[in-house]
Amino acid sequence: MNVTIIGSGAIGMLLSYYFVEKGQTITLVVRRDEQLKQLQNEGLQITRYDQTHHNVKVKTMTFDHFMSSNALIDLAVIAVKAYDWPTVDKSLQKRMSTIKSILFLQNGMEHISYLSQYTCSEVAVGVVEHGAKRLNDFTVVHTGASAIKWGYVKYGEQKIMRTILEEIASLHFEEVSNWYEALMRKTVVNVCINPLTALFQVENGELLANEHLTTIMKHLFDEVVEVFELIDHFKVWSYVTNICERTKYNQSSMYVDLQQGRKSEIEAIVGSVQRMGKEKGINTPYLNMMFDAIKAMEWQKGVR
Ligand SMILES: NC(=O)C1=CN([C@@H]2O[C@H](COP(=O)(O)OP(=O)(O)OC[C@H]3O[C@@H](n4cnc5c(N)ncnc54)[C@H](OP(=O)(O)O)[C@@H]3O)[C@@H](O)[C@H]2O)C=CC1
Ligand SMILES: CC(C)(CO)C(=O)C(=O)O
Repeated sequence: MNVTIIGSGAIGMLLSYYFVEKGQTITLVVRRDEQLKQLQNEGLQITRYDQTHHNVKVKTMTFDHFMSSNALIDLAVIAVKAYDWPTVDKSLQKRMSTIKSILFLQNGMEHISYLSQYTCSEVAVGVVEHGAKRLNDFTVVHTGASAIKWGYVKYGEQKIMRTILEEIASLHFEEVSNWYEALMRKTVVNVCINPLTALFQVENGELLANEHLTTIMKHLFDEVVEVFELIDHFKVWSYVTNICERTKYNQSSMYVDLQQGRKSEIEAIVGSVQRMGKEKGINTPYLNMMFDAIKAMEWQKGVR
């Protein structure tokens, strides 16, 4: 099978390693020439959750090179940030006839509106519950081991994606029948964890260790479950705290983005819930405060 992973950050590198470990033929698509050279010279390096270090050779190419090739792809995994997706999407549409299946792994809800444009035979959405940290352009640390829940938005007869993902046992791909519900639940997790950890510059576990942070997290939780009209609050709260616990040593992707002076995914995560709340006439004061606090941090760091 021919798997292409677009986006060589924390999640792209994490996935690449575990796919290569299982003997899959993968191509990792990067944006920058420097990263391409680094990966080719150093190999892809990982510190796994069990603290062992590994170095594997991965086939890499730049996005421009990828766009000019017409090799057939069984599975394309999209591992770029939500805000980079519109740019990638515009180009990728031109390669649609060469892609059999496509899996989206973005946090937040913004990418949902793009899904119906995909004409390939299989389209799926996944939610990553692992924690991963990019140390540099060729090194990733698996900081929290959990699962990747995924579900078909549409599928053909072959179910190529299922066949491929079932093999990658170390990442615990778990197929779900209701991808939208999985995405909503994961968005609850990200609304509760990401902005608070970024604002207070703490690892995920601190949200449960510091009762004042837990209180703020609970207020965010109450607003988002009301907007999503989720009724099984106890179960969803357990899901949030369980991921927080499993990724307790992780710095959330939003914390890392702001630390490194990059744009955050606040619009895709909190912004999408605020918009939905507005449409339903639901007040979301804690979400509004978090949105502006993160935007203020971006502004301070020169991200405009
Ligand atoms: N890290 C984590 O623990 C988790 C992350 N997620 C989600 O997974 C998604 C990916 O996150 P993460 O890996 O952390 O993000 P990163 O910022 O580490 O990686 C994103 C990568 O995409 C690359 N990219 C952007 N545009 C292109 C392009 N046109 N062609 C090729 N590559 C491109 C970026 O390149 P460049 O380096 O040049 O900017 C970057 O390397 C996000 O939606 C995130 O919220 C979900 C759960 C956990
Ligand atoms: C699972 C979690 C909360 C891990 O930190 C995440 O999704 C993120 O950092 O974006």
